[in-house]
Amino acid sequence: MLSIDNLNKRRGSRVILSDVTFRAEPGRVTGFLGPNGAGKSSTLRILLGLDRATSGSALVAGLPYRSLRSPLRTVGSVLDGSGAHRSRTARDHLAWVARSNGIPRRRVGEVLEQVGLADAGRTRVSRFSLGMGQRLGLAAALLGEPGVLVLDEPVNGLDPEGIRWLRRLLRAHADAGGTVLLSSHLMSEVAEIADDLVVISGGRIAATGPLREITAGYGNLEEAFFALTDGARASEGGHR
Ligand SMILES: Nc1ncnc2c1ncn2[C@@H]1O[C@H](COP(=O)(O)OP(=O)(O)OP(=O)(O)O)[C@@H](O)[C@H]1O
Repeated sequence: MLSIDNLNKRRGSRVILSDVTFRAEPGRVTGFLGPNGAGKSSTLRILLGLDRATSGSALVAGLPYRSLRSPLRTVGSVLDGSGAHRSRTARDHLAWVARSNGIPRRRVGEVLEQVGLADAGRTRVSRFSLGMGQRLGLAAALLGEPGVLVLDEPVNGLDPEGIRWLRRLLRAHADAGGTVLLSSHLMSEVAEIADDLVVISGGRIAATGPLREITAGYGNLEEAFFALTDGARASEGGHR
């Protein structure tokens, strides 16, 4: 479970996040949808302890990330690619992550298999395609068998087969009782996979709820999205 409550973030005089509140529940895939610059990555970075909020709270399984005893066993995340050193092999990178988090080494082979990189374990990361890098990032996220997955724009660089594979993996994770939060600016991807939706625009939440409820009354998610985010922009312009 992920709980974000009244999160505010300022950089100097700029408001990046304003009273951001939402939940991502177990057993559900939650899509975090918003245009470029809306504040998705900023929210996820605070949630994962990589940045501090000006005020408010962001909790993973009831605790701030920095207070988690075994972070990688609680939440797996992929932000900005794999984070692996380019001169390392995929296997070395994962072994290093496993060792530094007290995760048994056997998990390395298991996650390489799970993400479809079993044959690329001894390849240097510098030779990986964008999609392979995404798969490696996901492998690291899965190492500690966490209940929660947080993924920033996970379909970037994946081909259609890769997207379908990821969708199935995330669905299986949620069906097994896991929590999945994935950010995207691609409505079609989110519509295909999310059970619940959090729409953000200009650092403010424009809508939260089951995908079906949010799109009710609109032809599709795209129409709902533009109606909701235009509304949020209009209110920033002083209409409220
Ligand atoms: N390190 C930083 N310093 C200054 N401003 C930043 C920094 N990181 C993000 N911002 C600003 O915060 C706002 C929100 O950016 P953020 O990256 O969270 O959006 P996003 O929804 O993830 O967008 P995208 O889909 O483009 O990744 C933007 O206006 C961005 O310019």
